[in-house]
Amino acid sequence: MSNVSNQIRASSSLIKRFKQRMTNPAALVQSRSFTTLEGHRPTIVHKRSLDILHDPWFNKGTAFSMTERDRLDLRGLLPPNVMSSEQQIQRFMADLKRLQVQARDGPSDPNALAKWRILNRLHDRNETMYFKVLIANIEEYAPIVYTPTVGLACQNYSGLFRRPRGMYFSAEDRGEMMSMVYNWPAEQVDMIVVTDGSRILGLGDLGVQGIGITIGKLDLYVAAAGINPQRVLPVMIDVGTNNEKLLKDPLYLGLQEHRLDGDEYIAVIDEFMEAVFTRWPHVIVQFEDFQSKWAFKLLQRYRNAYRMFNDDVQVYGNLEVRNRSNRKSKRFDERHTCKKGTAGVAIAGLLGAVRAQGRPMIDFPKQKIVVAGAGSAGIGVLNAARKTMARMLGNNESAFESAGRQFWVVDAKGLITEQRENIDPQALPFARKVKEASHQGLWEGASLAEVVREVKPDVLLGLSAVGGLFSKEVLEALKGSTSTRPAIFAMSNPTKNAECTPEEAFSIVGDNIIFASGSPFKDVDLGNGHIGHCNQGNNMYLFPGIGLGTLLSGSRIISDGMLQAAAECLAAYMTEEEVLKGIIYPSTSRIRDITKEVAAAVVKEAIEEDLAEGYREMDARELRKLSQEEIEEYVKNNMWSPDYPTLVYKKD
Ligand SMILES: NC(=O)c1ccc[n+]([C@@H]2O[C@H](COP(=O)([O-])OP(=O)(O)OC[C@H]3O[C@@H](n4cnc5c(N)ncnc54)[C@H](O)[C@@H]3O)[C@@H](O)[C@H]2O)c1
Ligand SMILES: O=C(O)C[C@H](O)C(=O)O
Ligand SMILES: [Mg+2]
Repeated sequence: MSNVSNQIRASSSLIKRFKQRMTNPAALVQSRSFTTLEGHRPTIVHKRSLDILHDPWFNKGTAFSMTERDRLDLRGLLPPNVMSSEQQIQRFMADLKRLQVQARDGPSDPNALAKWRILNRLHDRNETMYFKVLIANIEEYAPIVYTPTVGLACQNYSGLFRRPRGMYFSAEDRGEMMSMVYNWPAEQVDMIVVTDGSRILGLGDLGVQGIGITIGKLDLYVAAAGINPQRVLPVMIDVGTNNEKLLKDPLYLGLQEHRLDGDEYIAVIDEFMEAVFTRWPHVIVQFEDFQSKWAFKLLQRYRNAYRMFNDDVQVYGNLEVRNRSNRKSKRFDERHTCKKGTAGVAIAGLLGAVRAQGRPMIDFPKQKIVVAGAGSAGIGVLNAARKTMARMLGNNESAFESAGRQFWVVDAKGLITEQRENIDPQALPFARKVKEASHQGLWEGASLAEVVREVKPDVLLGLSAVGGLFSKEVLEALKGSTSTRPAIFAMSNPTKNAECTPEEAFSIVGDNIIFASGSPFKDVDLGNGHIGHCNQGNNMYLFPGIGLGTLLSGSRIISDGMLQAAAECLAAYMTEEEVLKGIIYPSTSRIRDITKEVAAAVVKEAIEEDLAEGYREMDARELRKLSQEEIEEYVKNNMWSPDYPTLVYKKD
């Protein structure tokens, strides 16, 4: 991809075209004399890369041809599908006209997408101001730049796309990624969020349009964790899409071919990982919204070699929980009398629900839990919850065995039992024994309502991506719960995929429940001055702190212990008083504070595990000397704040 050779190639094709015209008089007549030729004369630019895309005089957006992209160091800075200018106009006009329709099927706020656009434009003009607005109004605007509106933005991305943000690596860039990565203008990148667009929130395969979620996640990295916005990089790996609608859409911005699979797919992801870690050896890569088919495999492939983690599988649910018998989080133990660790946002919430019943957390293994959804998130939660229970019961094989009996898993085909044909190996450990099930009046494929009616669970947890799955019938059945305070977790995103709304839950099951959802809902007025609290159980409470803590510790990898320390910190964050009121997660307005604490917990754990190699002037030895308070201070001092710096001009 040498610039010089590209320039030579480009000018030789121009000369060729000129010669053709001179030797072909017909072409000369057709070409409206020399004006067309004039049109072929190149415009000299003294800019390259993003500077061109940000210059309205020269920018052609998605219409830059592939050769031009190479010549001007633009490769990877635009979605891969090259558009004609007619297509660009068509896309713009379609978007303009779609505005009202989009608003109708969007989240509850009819102006959400309009707000997204206004904020997006500010983001493009002035990042400092953008983040100042976001941080000061995080409760109001997190639902716009992040879940749920970001889902709607992804669905409409082809229309909303204006100025590119982040990098695009496509299946057609194989063999080029190592050089493409140098097209990114920042010398240092701390945080990458990458997706292949295969499972965006609960919206399915959105192909290249999934880039929106990586931008939304990084907005929280900056706003909540104070990662410097100049050092974040959203990445889309476009390996095609299996979304038939997008494959046929002439205005789609991504590769219009079916997804790569097998070794070919892995080769693309491998090449991407090698490229980014070659240019930025200390970068942290968060994998986001990969379909479960690949999420687990890629995690296993990279986690011991690179600083990476998977937000949906690990942060939300599944952790290989280590034995913490001689290294317990003091704060966690002091507050909760629980001598064992926890894992993930879901587990923090599940333990909160036990506390909210006025019971000690050690009673967690007695909870009967019905989980709807056995995908990457559902299986992640099940594994983590089972291990947490097993450790509370003595951490031996029989404890693990009996913990397994506390779960009933229902997927698209109903209750999973050992009778299930072609059972997913990840779900197999949670399949109910047929005999046991029939004693309970249940069978393979029993419906969710039937399962809830027979099991009378303490907790009903949804990670199905099916909006309204907790129907009136299911919620009525939950009224028979044997718990003093049943808990409903409607965790699927975005809003319209929530398994039920808090209004439905409180009005059908009763005032005395615990309610949490993945996307934000308003609290419910129960009358008589009582509030039905709606908790937002979302991985946003952990991933920013995990990233910041990893960065500041300089840990080589992201260990289970570091993830677990983060989760413990979240579980310990809520006071007894809050929990008894039914508040099991902090409000978004406290996200910068909880993130700081989570990051400090991660740094501390990395030091204890001897993984910390230090960050800038704070080397490993210095880090080891820090007290708990000093670690917190160190984290706080390294969080970027949106203040204008004084600028001084200096020639290169
Ligand atoms: N709150 C959070 O922080 C958080 C974190 C991760 C994922 N999620 C959400 O979880 C949802 C699922 O994500 P995933 O990666 O596991 O998806 P997935 O596609 O891998 O899994 C979906 C599962 O739901 C099951 N299902 C489908 N229809 C069903 C039905 N009618 N009844 C019961 N089960 C049904 C499927 O069989 C599958 O097992 C998404 O909406 C995502 O946004 C939320
Ligand atoms: O993105 C979110 O809001 C949470 C989670 O990562 C999801 O995939 O739903
Ligand atoms: Mg996700």
